[in-house]
Amino acid sequence: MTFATQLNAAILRTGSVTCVGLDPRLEQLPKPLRESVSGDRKDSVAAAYTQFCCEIIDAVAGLVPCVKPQAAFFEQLGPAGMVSLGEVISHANRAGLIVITDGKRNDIGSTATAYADAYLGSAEPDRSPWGSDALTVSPYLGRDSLEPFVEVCDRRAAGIFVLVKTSNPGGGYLQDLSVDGKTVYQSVAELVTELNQTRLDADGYGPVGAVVGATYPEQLVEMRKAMPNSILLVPGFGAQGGSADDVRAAMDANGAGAVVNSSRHIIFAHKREEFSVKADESNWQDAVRAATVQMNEQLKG
Ligand SMILES: O=c1ccn([C@@H]2O[C@H](COP(=O)(O)O)[C@@H](O)[C@H]2O)c(=O)[nH]1
Repeated sequence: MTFATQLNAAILRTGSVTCVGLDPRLEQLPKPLRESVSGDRKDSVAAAYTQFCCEIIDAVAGLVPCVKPQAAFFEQLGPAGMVSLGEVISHANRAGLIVITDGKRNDIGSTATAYADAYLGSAEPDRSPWGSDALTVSPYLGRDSLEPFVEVCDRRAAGIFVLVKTSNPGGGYLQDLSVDGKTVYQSVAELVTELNQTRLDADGYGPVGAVVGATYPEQLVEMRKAMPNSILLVPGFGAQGGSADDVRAAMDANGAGAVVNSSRHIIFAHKREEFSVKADESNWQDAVRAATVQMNEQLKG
């Protein structure tokens, strides 16, 4: 089964397009975990991140198809953080969740090959050293920088999500520039569609997905049409202001073909008044679960 087939099957099995973003931040951890950290020792913070993310995974397994660990928050801790990231991905693998590592990697082709091997494939046929099923990648270095990733996707069930129209306010600075009568993001979308053409599964999806932000609903409609063979990864829901109405156009007629990410609004739900937790925040996992169920319902509605 290809990555796209697996992700769409997981969406239909769970009845959810929610992707839970794993973006741990020390100051926002629930009290019991914050208090478990001794000083600001990186290995102690990393242990707290591992426990936090693994408990989130346990809380949402079965409710959602996938999780998206944000590599930056683990990298911030140096080597201990990288070990934590590996443990978190392994835990998600074991829980049956599809893992989209958000690393926004890429480089010249020969180095891109190393990134592709690291995150998506390796000498072993079944799993990459990092254990990710998919990786976010930058298109800035051009077509030859994307090809090594796509080649790994041809060999095993892996996928990539190319940054097309990002959710941040300043994304348009480069992405909206017009060159030869079309914007940069429209050109990237054309490249994404072209790369998928010879690689479609029975549902018409290829391994090359696209990141399109919930914060640009008009462009999301446009990009859904421009990339009919791509699973869309839609960040910007919740904390960045994107709503269920904003992302409705991302999904196909079967309610699949896209996943909508929310990180802070789910993983730090113990801080949201609507999900009241005990004063000692010991039941923070209940808030995570409630926020996930709420997002599922909003996206179905
Ligand atoms: O265009 C993009 C691409 C990636 N992201 C990442 O998604 C999450 C969003 O977190 P929230 O807390 O739900 O805002 C985060 O990891 C970003 O790095 C994005 O927001 N926009």
